[in-house]
Amino acid sequence: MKVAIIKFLGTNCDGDVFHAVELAKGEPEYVWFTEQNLDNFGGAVIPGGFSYGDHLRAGAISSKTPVIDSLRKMVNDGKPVLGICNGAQIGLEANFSKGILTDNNCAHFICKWVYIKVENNETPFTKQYKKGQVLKIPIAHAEGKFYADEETVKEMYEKNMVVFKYCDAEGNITEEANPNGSVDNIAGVCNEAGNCVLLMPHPERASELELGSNDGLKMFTSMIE
Ligand SMILES: NC(=O)CC[C@H](N)C(=O)O
Repeated sequence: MKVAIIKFLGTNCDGDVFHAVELAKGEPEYVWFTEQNLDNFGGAVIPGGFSYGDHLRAGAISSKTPVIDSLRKMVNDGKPVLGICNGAQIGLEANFSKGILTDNNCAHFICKWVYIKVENNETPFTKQYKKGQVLKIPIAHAEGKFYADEETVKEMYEKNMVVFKYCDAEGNITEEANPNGSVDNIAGVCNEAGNCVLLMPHPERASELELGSNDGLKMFTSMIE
């Protein structure tokens, strides 16, 4: 499957995502933010980084570039679209799912290994995991706190739009395991149809044992499957 790796000015995880898609036996191809037609691709990944220097809000400027309309078409067509970290921020700024990502409670950048639990294994990115499976995966962000009001969060649970939650190594959802103050420990969400997943942790940085974990690789192999 041909996978578009979307690049904005300031994207910096594109090479790692390209490699992870190759490991998963997909056919990655870089696509710039100016592209207006993604019909030749089976899916897309929006990688992390600091697009446009995170000015205004992380992801805000990228969400107004030409490629977003073609990504929206892809999402509406039911093709798999994954937003990682800055990619998740861009996806939420473009309203591909509900809620927002804002400043971490600690008000600074955090880069560390965390654990997340698979809450929804019915998306194209999570179907090779078991529901409740705990993944070791790194985070690296300053604006990674997920927020939505109570009513929206309730609706998201009802529609199975909560995909990952921060937890401890045993899978307990605790306040200590929440690195950034996200509502309800939410680390990743999806759209109602489930084909667009947006998460703050970096699966591509956990795609080979040499990196410290390969728990993230299945997001890419699930996508290609
Ligand atoms: N690793 C990344 O994608 C960085 C995310 C984002 N620019 C932030 O710091 O919030």
